[in-house]
Amino acid sequence: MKIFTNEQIRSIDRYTIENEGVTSLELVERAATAIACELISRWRPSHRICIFAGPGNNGADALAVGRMLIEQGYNVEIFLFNIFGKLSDECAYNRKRLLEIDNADFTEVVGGNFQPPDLSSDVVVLDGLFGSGLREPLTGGFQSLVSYINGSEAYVVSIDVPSGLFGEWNENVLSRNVVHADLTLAIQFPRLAFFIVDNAEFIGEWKVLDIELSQQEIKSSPYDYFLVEKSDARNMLRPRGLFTSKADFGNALLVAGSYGMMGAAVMGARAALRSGVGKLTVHSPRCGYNILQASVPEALFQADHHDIAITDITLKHDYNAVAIGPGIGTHDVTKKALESFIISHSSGKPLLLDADALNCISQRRHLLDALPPLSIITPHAGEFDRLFGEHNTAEERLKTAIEQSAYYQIIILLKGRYTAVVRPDGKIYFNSSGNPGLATPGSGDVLTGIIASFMAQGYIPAVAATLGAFVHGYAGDIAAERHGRYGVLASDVAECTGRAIRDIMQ
Ligand SMILES: NC(=O)C1=CN([C@@H]2O[C@H](COP(=O)(O)OP(=O)(O)OC[C@H]3O[C@@H](n4cnc5c(N)ncnc54)[C@H](O)[C@@H]3O)[C@@H](O)[C@H]2O)[C@@H](O)CC1
Ligand SMILES: [K+]
Repeated sequence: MKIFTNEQIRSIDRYTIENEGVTSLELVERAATAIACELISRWRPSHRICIFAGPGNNGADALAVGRMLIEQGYNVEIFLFNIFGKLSDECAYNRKRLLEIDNADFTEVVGGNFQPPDLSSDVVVLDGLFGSGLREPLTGGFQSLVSYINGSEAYVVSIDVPSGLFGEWNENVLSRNVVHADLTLAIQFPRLAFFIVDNAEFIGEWKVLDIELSQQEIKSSPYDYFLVEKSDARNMLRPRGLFTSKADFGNALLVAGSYGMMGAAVMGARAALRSGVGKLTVHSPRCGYNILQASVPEALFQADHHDIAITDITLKHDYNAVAIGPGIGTHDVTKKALESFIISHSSGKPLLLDADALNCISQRRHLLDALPPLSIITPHAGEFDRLFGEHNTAEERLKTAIEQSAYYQIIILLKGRYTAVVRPDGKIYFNSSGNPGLATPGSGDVLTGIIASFMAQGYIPAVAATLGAFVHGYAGDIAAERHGRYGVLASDVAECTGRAIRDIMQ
């Protein structure tokens, strides 16, 4: 699903109005109908619903929902905040229609002292104060109202975006300036802000409501941000022909493991094999020999000269993919080996670096310059900050990822609830699969194995990373169904990888 900016949404809106014979009022009506249906499916008419409408079209949506709910016999109180004496045409029209209803509980706040209604825990608040037209963080009376709503026990449903939050970047927004929604009903598209963890407390659960903006325009509009869903992953996966052999599915090298961390190599290797690599070699210290041969007999073992750490990374074959990092530790000898490997790596083939490989590099930042273009690094927030400096917010971190990805021409896969695959051209692909069960040791090693496997099979690095993240999350979802979110082991995720790919392709 494409994630558009406010400006792009406005232009798709305009296109729909100009080319599909719809008026702006009709779009408001469509949005309101979808929102009202959602509320009706969740709450009974006797439930107290309190609607706060602002002066723009977010407010117009809210007023129209109010009218629809009253017509369905709901117990609704509506407040319109017309502080500046200026309403959008759509808002003014919906105000008029509301006033035509006898006995509507409607208050227009025009300034001065506003006595807010009692918002106890059995009230549903519909927040239609501001949406995509917000120009600056909320202040004054609106800020007080937002604080009042946030301080109440009411269940809060926000229309489009929580009021006070900008759809994209929110560096100057404070927690007290933004409505804390329990549910956000986004009109037609989710927003970039939904995928940045700093905003999780504002957005709550979210759902997209379709108002049938022009599909043609949506399809042809360029985008910078994308939410990867099952159908996207399906489109990326290539079916396997009947007359194929293992030679068609690539040859991968996984450099992983050290004394006490051989599990990382085992999990990475299992995940790579379960996601279909044709041939896999694991390069590990000698202490890993028995462990790997016994637990992953399908993989070849290439012994390092050293007993407990990796000290020499040399490519004995022309591998289709080389992944380095799971469980390698940060011994000085390993750092040196990594450094000389990266500096002398001359094939130009992208590498995949994860976990301890990133920790090793963080003390030798010049190595980032030496990475072949389109190499993939897969840090979590801590590893990212060790590489690129401390960040106070996830938003800052994402912005740095965009800059650094472009600067080094590498793909940065930033792990999180919505893992972000940041590409050098500035595009970000957010992953939608997965669950908190994946927050378990070894989960990242499994992801590395999957991505390495896809790279070896000939998926271009950006696709291997994006598809790998989706398959990993989806395998985690299957594992959580079996074992529960508390009980998922990374090994379970690796085992479920093959089934995940099968289910995605069905
Ligand atoms: N996406 C779409 O195609 C559609 C969007 N609709 C709704 O329309 C909304 C956008 O409507 P608008 O563009 O009218 O914008 P808003 O309703 O978000 O608000 C615009 C108004 O707020 C004022 N304002 C902005 N920042 C302020 C601040 N910090 N303090 C006080 N006042 C401030 C502006 O002066 C303007 O009057 C969407 O969020 C959505 O709810 C729907 O009506 C239907 C179609
Ligand atoms: K809103």
